[in-house]
Amino acid sequence: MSAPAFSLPLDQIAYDERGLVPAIVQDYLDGTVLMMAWMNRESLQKTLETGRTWFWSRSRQELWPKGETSGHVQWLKSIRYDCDSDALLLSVQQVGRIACHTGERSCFHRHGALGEQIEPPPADTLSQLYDVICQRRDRPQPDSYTCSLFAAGDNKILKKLGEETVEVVMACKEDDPEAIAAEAADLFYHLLVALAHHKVPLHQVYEQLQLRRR
Ligand SMILES: N=c1c2ncn([C@@H]3O[C@H](COP(=O)(O)OP(=O)(O)OP(=O)(O)O)[C@@H](O)[C@H]3O)c2ncn1[C@@H]1O[C@H](COP(=O)(O)O)[C@@H](O)[C@H]1O
Repeated sequence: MSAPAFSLPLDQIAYDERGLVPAIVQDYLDGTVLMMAWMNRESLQKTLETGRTWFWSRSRQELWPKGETSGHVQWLKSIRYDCDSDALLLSVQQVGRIACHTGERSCFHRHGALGEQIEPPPADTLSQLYDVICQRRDRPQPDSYTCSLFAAGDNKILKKLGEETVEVVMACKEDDPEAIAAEAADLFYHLLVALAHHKVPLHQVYEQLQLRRR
């Protein structure tokens, strides 16, 4: 893969006294915060030149290309710096979709949440809902409507999907924005249940949409 051209004023970045700047890495499709690591001028330059992420290891005191041993390379989609130039935000395509050395998609996975929070890492609303729906599929619990759908099986799930589609159509025919939004939310939810039931990652749908972007 040839590296796309990226430019960044390397000398305008406010590196700290160690010559480092924190880099937050985000999935380019659903916004999941994958990891945070450190960059210096050289690793930033290599990232810009090669189009894949390079960081500075504070423990080994050396440059490291992400995915060197695991194969989970991060291809750079965009890079920006904040208002005072002392933090970087990288948007990447994560190969293999595992960013954390623990085997999780994100270093900020839910087991790392403070307190009792079980929310998945920040991502867009549909991705968060899809994540919860998959948890219900994999760990059934009483009083969950979602679990009752999975328990009832494909016919029930598809029947609901059809019904919700018709309800969106009817709300559109009535030209009622509030009803359209509410019915669309029901439709999104039931579509995500169908995707989860058929083990289709939402990310795969996002990839299809991305391929079609003009
Ligand atoms: N986003 C939704 C969501 N949207 C719609 N629905 C349910 O979808 C159903 C819509 O179908 P209908 O309007 O036909 O209502 P219904 O008559 O109760 O449905 P049926 O008995 O005919 O199946 C309602 O029961 C809604 O509560 C949802 N149920 C759950 N969620 C989310 O899913 C996650 C898991 O929730 P639990 O299912 O409670 O575990 C949570 O994040 C919830 O917020």
